[in-house]
Amino acid sequence: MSMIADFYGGKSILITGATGFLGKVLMEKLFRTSPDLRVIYILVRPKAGQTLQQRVFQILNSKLFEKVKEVCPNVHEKIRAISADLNQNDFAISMQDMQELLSYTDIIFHCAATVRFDDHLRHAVQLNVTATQQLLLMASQMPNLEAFIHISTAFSNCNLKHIDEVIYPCPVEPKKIIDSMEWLDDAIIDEITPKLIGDRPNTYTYTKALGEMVVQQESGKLNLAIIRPSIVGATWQEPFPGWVDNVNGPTGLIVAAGKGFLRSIRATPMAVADLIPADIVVNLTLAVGWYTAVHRPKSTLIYHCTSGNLNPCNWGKMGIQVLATFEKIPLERAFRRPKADFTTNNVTTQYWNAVSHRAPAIIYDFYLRLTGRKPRMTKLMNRLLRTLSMLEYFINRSWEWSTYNTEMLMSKLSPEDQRVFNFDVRQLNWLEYIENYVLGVKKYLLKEDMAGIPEAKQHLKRLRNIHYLFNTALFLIAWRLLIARSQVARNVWFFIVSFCYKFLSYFRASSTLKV
Ligand SMILES: CCCCCCCCCCCCCCCCCCCCCCCCCCCCCC(=O)SCCNC(=O)CCNC(=O)[C@H](O)C(C)(C)COP(=O)(O)OP(=O)(O)OC[C@H]1O[C@@H](n2cnc3c(N)ncnc32)[C@H](O)[C@@H]1OP(=O)(O)O
Ligand SMILES: NC(=O)C1=CN([C@@H]2O[C@H](COP(=O)(O)OP(=O)(O)OC[C@H]3O[C@@H](n4cnc5c(N)ncnc54)[C@H](OP(=O)(O)O)[C@@H]3O)[C@@H](O)[C@H]2O)C=CC1
Repeated sequence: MSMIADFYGGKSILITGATGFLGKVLMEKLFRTSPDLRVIYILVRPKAGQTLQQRVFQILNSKLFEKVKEVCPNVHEKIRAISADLNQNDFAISMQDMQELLSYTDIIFHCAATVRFDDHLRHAVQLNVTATQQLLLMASQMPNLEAFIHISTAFSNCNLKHIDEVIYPCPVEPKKIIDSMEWLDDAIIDEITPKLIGDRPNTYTYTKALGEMVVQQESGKLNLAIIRPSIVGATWQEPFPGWVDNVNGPTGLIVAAGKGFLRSIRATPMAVADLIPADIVVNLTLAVGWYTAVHRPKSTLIYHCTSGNLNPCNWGKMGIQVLATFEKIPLERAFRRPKADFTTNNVTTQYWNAVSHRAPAIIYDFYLRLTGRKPRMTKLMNRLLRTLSMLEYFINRSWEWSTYNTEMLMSKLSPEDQRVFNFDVRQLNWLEYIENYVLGVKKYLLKEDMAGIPEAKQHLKRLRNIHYLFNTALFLIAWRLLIARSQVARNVWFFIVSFCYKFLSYFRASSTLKV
């Protein structure tokens, strides 16, 4: 019997960010392992023309929830979507809904955040700091609350090289930042943003660090814990391998490489790729929820959910495995054949960006124009290059995260819980995981049919032939231009031609003699 699964039975659980990548995997696991839970409240906003109900319907009818429907057939009744916008005062939750949440919630998992690296500081503070503060205030009014679990990021202190499971203070108090965002105008915020974020690379990591400070400030009153995952990737095992449904982090680059857009990347092959599968993060999160509620640690514990110190793998090895998988299982309608190299300095990066990214895009757009279609490749390529420049910080450095609390928690679990809520990253085989990740990208994100693989391979062969043809034509044109302009080139050309002629004559003469 799993103690953790048992613990969530009969509970009312509030999840923010349940429509996001991690939130969905969290909900799925909760329903699958504790189908007797009372209710999961999710704070959802209407989005992209969809109502709340349509959004929930879409999630529950997705492939991710197929197993859940077998073990929990009344899952529709156990999920209660509450209209909420975390950017608004009191989250714009109706009085009645608020009353219900305050009266019944037993556990909170706070996953909602803006994960965009380039978000305006005002918006990032609103969601990652102010909303966390407001949720904590709500939590303090919940009489039954047993635990509040805050999802942060291992990169909230990426300005340090070695990071312990502690909260590092930021120079400016979160409350002061929250206040100033209310009266400063956008232009001034833009001006002070680089000074505020200091040696962090973006507003995301900075505001996640402020969010942690806000949580710490409430630690006296509530039973809190913080989880810091590193780069969350597709699922490893549960509910099935390779599930992923957005392009954040490495996933977008896998797509770009498979489609042949991404041909070179400025990355350090030996740098540790601290990837962590989404199901490991979710298993740890649920174990932490149980431990925090049942064992009530005296202080707010922070748990690093990282792979680097227990089972390290580097970007070089991962990149090779991504490309090897695309050899066997290519994506459909690729722009070019998947092939990508690392660059290590500015000059080579600029050179390969021009040759491998910009030039093919310009040529393809020219072809689209000639055939009466709208050019789009240059725009797409510029966006990819912008994305690469934002991710570069994370693929050219290594960090060390201590995992003392995470290992301590692992030792506290029963053998059954260690199996059902497995977060032991040492058991993960990276090559197998990456292969499933790439397959998952093809199947679940791009929704490509495996029956299309032979056609995709044919397409890559055609691209290879076009590539050879193009290179030969380019060489001949360049050579023709050269011999038209240079005496030396002409002499070399005559020498080669006469040499070939003599060789052929000799060969013909000797074969005639033999006869
Ligand atoms: C298994 C891993 C191996 C990876 C191998 C991949 C390539 C294989 C090639 C092999 C050879 C080379 C070896 C390479 C090996 C190194 C590869 C390294 C990749 C790993 C990089 C990961 C680093 C992540 C670090 C995360 C640290 C913090 C983690 C967190 O806590 S939070 C989660 C992370 N958050 C994000 O990832 C959000 C980042 N995104 C943004 O901030 C924004 O989207 C933006 C990048 C600023 C762009 O904003 P825009 O306004 O311009 O537009 P929009 O958001 O609407 O998107 C525009 C188009 O860009 C596409 N897109 C978005 N994100 C990505 C992405 N990560 N990669 C590629 N493309 C992306 C998006 O789809 C849009 O496309 P369109 O619709 O066609 O226009
Ligand atoms: N993905 C990763 O690599 C990592 C993620 N994390 C952390 O994990 C957590 C979850 O990340 P992930 O699932 O990847 O992120 P997603 O971007 O997939 O999900 C974000 C969630 O927050 C919700 N949200 C955003 N703004 C609002 C708002 N104004 N009101 C209500 N809800 C809102 C989104 O709702 P909607 O669907 O309506 O947009 C969505 O459900 C975050 O705290 C993130 O910092 C930490 C480390 C790595």
